[in-house]
Formats: sequence, structure tokens, C-alpha cells
Amino acid sequence: MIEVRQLVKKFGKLEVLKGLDLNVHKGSIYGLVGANGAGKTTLLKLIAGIYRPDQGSILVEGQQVFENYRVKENIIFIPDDLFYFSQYSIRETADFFRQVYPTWDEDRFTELTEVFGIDVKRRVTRLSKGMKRQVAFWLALSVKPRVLILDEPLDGLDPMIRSRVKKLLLADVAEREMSILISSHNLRELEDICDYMGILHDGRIIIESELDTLKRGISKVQIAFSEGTPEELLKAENILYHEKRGSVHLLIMRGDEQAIKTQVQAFNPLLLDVLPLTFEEIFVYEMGGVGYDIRNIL
Ligand SMILES: Nc1ncnc2c1ncn2[C@@H]1O[C@H](COP(=O)(O)OP(=O)(O)OP(=O)(O)O)[C@@H](O)[C@H]1O
Repeated sequence: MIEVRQLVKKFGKLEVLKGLDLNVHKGSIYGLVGANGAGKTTLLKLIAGIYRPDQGSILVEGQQVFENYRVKENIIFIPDDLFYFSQYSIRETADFFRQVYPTWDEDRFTELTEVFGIDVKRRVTRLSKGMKRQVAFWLALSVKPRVLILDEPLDGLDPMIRSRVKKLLLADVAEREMSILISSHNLRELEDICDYMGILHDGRIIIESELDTLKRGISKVQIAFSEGTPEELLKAENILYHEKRGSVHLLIMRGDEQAIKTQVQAFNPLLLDVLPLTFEEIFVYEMGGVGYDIRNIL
């Protein structure tokens, strides 16, 4: 659905994206994460066709995006900093969307009044920050795009609306195979809704995986032994991180839960706990591998 190959983007001398590859499958939700300034917004703007790539290609449904209005008609981008025409009411903004997007669904717009419930005569720029964000989703969902690109999307929505918007997004993915690319620092929320994850670091996607696969392949292990610790176990190649707290060893190990249990039980531990990592822990761990401090998450 979205295929990004060897993408390079520079701002003056600053090379933000350095040959980046990314794949979003049709009908999936892809969570894009990375440190502040990693280049997430830049990447989303490139995929939405707002920026021109310096090198590489961005294909959406097999077609280049930049200056291709046919493809852009099927893409909605909700940016972090929303833009609305200053004099327009919600109704006038909706009319503008109806003219721009051939897939605009007026019935859906009316139906969604029940969810968003803001008077359509109100001028959008005079609404609160959260209400402006609600209008962005209201309009986006009424377009029924094939691709939805969201930059820090749910920030500022109250918990009730947040949960309803998530349900609406998931329903569109399930029913119409809409694809969503979503950038957020809220890893718990991403873990709830995404099926793929990509970690952007130093201008590239350093890890791209189905979330389940990512989670199955790595575990947090707590072990203790009645007598001395078997050095042989601690030398195992699949141990990615080791720390001793009192008599308990905390390990991050690659491998599925059963394989890890079999491996460790051979050394007769007094205590053995194999726990899944949350996506937040996996992210912090993987970033640890590229120079971040991970001690505090264990
Ligand atoms: N229009 C621009 N002109 C010059 N530099 C830019 C421009 N847009 C972004 N940058 C720079 O590119 C880098 C990546 O910025 P970007 O906004 O894409 O990061 P981000 O991953 O979205 O960050 P955050 O998580 O803080 O929102 C930063 O160093 C930023 O200063």
C-alpha cells in the first residue's frame, strides 16, 4: 500500500532522512516511533506529498505521491499543527472538503454529528484545541480515505472522544481496509491499536515488524539460584542485557517464552519468571542498543 524506498530528505546541510525504507500494508495500522527530532513529521509530510523527496521513492498504491493529485485524493493527513481557513465554519470547511475529495460522504458527515456534536455553524478557528482536533477527525472520517496519516493525533482529545475516535478508526480499517500510518510518543496507545511498528532512528527505520512478532521474540527474565550463578548461562548469545539486583538476575533475552524457559531450567534456578515486554520496554531497549540509557525500565 505504502512503499518507501531509499528516501533521502535534507533541510540545507541537515540530512534528516538518510535512505529510509518503510512498508505499510493495506488494511493495517502502522505505528511510527522515534525520539524527538528523529524525523517522523518530515517522513509523514513526504508520504502525504507535502514535501518533495531529495532522493528515493514513495509509492502509494503503486504511484508516486508528490504532485500527483489523483493519489492525494485518497490520502488524508492530520498534522500536529492543524490548519483551518480563518473565516470558515465547520459547515463551510466540510463543503470545501466535499469539493476537493470525490469520496466525500455527506451521510457519514451527518451521522458523525452524533459523535462530535459540535454546532456546524461555529467558526473552526474559534474552537478549543481539542475541538479543532475533533473537527479534523470528523472531516477525515467523512472523506473515507484509503490512507490516513496521523501525526500525534489523539493528543488533546478528552478520554471519551478519544475512545470513540479509536473505535471509528478500527472499524474503517476492518470494514474498508483503510491503512493508517500513525506517529506518536504514546507507546501504550500505539500498542493498543497498531499491528505494525517502525522505529525511526538516525534517518532510517532501524526496526520494522509486526507487533506480535516483535513481542514474541524478546522477553524479560528474572532468575535466582540457590548457589552461585552459572557463568555458562550468562554467556548465552541471546542475552541482550543483564543486571544483578541482590540475588536476582534481570535479563532481556531473545527467543520465545518456551525456548527461554527450557534454556534456563537446565541450570536448575530457584526462581524463574519469563515476562513479555511491553512495546514501550522494547522501544527503550532497542533504543538502548543505539546508545540510549535503558537501566531505568528494568
Ligand atoms: N522545514 C524545516 N526546515 C529546517 N529543518 C527542519 C524543518 N522541518 C524539520 N526540520 C528539522 O528536521 C529534524 C526532524 O524534525 P521532525 O519534526 O521531522 O522530527 P520529529 O521526529 O517529528 O520530532 P518530534 O518527535 O519532536 O515531533 C529536526 O532537526 C528539525 O529541526
